[in-house]
Amino acid sequence: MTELSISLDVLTATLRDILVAHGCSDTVANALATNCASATRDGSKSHGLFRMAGYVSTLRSGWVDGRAEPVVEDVAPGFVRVDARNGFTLPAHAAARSLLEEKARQNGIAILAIRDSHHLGALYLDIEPYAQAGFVALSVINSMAVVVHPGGNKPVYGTNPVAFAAPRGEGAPLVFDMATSTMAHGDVRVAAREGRSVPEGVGVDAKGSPTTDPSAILEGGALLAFGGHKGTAIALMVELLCAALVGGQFSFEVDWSAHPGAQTPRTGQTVILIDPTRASTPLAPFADRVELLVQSILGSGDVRLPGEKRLACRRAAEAGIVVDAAQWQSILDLKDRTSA
Ligand SMILES: NC(=O)C1=CN([C@@H]2O[C@H](COP(=O)(O)OP(=O)(O)OC[C@H]3O[C@@H](n4cnc5c(N)ncnc54)[C@H](OP(=O)(O)O)[C@@H]3O)[C@@H](O)[C@H]2O)C=CC1
Ligand SMILES: O=C(O)C1=NCCCC1
Repeated sequence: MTELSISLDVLTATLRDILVAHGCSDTVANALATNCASATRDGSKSHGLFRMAGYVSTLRSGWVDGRAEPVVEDVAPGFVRVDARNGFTLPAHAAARSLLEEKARQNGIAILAIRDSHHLGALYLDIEPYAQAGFVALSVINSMAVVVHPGGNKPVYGTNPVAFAAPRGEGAPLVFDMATSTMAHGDVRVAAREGRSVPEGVGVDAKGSPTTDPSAILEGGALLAFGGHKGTAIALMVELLCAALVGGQFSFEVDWSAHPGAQTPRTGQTVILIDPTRASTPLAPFADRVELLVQSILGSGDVRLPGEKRLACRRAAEAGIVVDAAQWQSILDLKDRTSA
């Protein structure tokens, strides 16, 4: 395999150009390219460069509006709503970011509810900046129905990720980001593309029988939630927070059949921001308590914190982001692609 080393700036600018060539406004292209390039830098196989073809085919299918202008609504002291107007979630979120922070500072807590939006990226990148600014942040998104309820024979949930970030005082915030399915749909697709099987327990085939064949999961089968009924309950909660609460679609309501090539679920996102200085205990400031727990975890054995791998990739990428040359060429080819 031949590899290339590319800087984050070049990577972001190249992706931005491709997205603009396929109809995105500069603002939208910038938000998507930054997320995609940053996830690539941080080592994501399923939500970095791999997603560029999906962005392009979705834009070409007419399913999403790459030039949508989100409408930010200041609805209550602790509540911001955004109508993404069938555009991407990332620019809708960006448009509301400063108002959300202002409200969280004033009230101690604030909620952002984004509806009619499309998110194809890694979620932690949305909330990491909040923790860098001193907030505790939690975010959830629903997607398209690919996960079955235990005992069910038809997918109802999305892979519904949950991301959480907390400031640590010194150093990078503590961040985790996980699909509530046993495996992200993107990782199952990457496994299928590379001809690898997936671990037992990840999914079932079209007959509902357990399988390790990623194609059987993708073609008529389904993913399972992590941890059986417990992870399922979290996937259910994500549906309620992203659809019922914000006025978005449930994952099972996403119907892109009239738009062949569409890959971005049209759903919702919720972000909850907390100013931990308002909740400081008599024991110690929040950051000190986080540090105590972190040190206790790190001292408990041969363990690592969530986010450590991502940060190690990010450090390694300071010298350049290493990409597979063939994959990079396929990304460059997207600029001139004319089919969905
Ligand atoms: N837009 C969308 O609708 C969707 C997006 N996604 C995205 O897919 C991405 C991948 O999700 P997923 O595959 O579930 O993530 P992983 O299962 O790879 O990781 C989940 C979390 O657990 C941490 N972790 C992994 N291994 C360990 C370990 N041994 N010890 C401690 N912590 C560990 C990871 O940190 P680390 O990074 O350091 O490994 C990460 O924070 C996410 O970024 C998510 O946002 C997923 C579903 C839908
Ligand atoms: O990998 C996943 O799972 C998803 N990622 C982007 C949106 C659809 C689901």
